[in-house]
Amino acid sequence: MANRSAAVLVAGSWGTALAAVLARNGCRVRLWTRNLAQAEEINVKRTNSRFLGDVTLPQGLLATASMEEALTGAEAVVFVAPSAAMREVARAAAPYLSSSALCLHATKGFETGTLKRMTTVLAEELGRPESELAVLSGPSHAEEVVRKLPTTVVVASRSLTVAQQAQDWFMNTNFRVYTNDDVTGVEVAGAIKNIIALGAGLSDGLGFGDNAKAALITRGLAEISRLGEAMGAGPLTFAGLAGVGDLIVTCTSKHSRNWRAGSLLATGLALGEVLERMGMVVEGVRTTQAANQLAQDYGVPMPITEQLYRVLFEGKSPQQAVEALMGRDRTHERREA
Ligand SMILES: NC(=O)C1=CN([C@@H]2O[C@H](COP(=O)(O)OP(=O)(O)OC[C@H]3O[C@@H](n4cnc5c(N)ncnc54)[C@H](O)[C@@H]3O)[C@@H](O)[C@H]2O)C=CC1
Ligand SMILES: O=C(CO)COP(=O)(O)O
Repeated sequence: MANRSAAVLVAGSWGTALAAVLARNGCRVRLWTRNLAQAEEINVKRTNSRFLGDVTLPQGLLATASMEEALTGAEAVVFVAPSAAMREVARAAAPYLSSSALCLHATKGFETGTLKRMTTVLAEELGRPESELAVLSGPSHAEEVVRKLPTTVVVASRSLTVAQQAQDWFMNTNFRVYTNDDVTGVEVAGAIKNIIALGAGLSDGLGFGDNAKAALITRGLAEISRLGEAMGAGPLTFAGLAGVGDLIVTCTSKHSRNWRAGSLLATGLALGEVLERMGMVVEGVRTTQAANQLAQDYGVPMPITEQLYRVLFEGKSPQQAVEALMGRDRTHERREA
């Protein structure tokens, strides 16, 4: 992919880290941000300090606040806006996008209100079939990727050709990319693991111990798989990088925004204060609302999600939520509920 042109929208932690991967692969990368001062910092100081500290960004990566400049000549376009901004960013990008450009996203969440997956939102705004789009997901904190620490991810597309093209753009010896055709499974897993990570942070913050966290991860995976399969995903995806892989990293890593937000909630701070202190997107909060609704729509039991919803939005205490989970009726491990 050396000497080819790519655009990454937007310049948060993950967009910047993915832009760095592409630039290190020899691509000319335009990183779009709505913030002119941030673009100047990236171009002059080679840092994006608010999101990635003092890490020096590679040459070949240029930031711009002009969508037209970012997209002109781009042969691959990577959408990495927070889920709440995906439609707006895709709509702004659409007029400048070449019809032959490879389009993928790396966002983890659903659209608030419509509960749509991100490839559906992109397909609608870009006027392309979902089969021409791809999603990149898996256990991959930006803070480690930008430092070239070994990372594995998956790119999923209904078209193997599209998935392989995305694999070609990103793959290198620090960043290993697998292909997959289960877009729904990869998107559902990437979104819902953030809910479980919020719960894990809360559990750790309250000193509930390692047994509780292992239970959250394992029973969280059961919940993710149940919803995913009801939405049409293949069961094996949840045993892969986008499923159990991302669940482990987000529930255990000090880099996780969702885990950190959960641990701050455990100190008794209100949700609004926690989000203000984080200063970065904590997708699990909106996703808890979305998944709680999806669980009802699809008739799928999601007890951890439901209890977290009550803690976040109905003022239930975490202790009461744990009591509710532990006091549920006895059941078989592989039974639906
Ligand atoms: N940070 C990470 O390590 C990873 C993040 N992700 C996912 O990537 C997505 C983005 O997350 P981060 O980069 O971490 O977020 P971030 O909080 O680091 O950055 C978000 C960026 O989006 C910009 N933004 C927000 N609303 C916007 C709008 N309407 N128009 C234009 N720009 C807007 C903000 O100014 C900020 O620069 C999320 O869905 C997250 O779950 C996925 C894998 C790893
Ligand atoms: O998805 C991620 C890692 O794979 C990032 O998770 P956080 O948003 O919790 O940091």
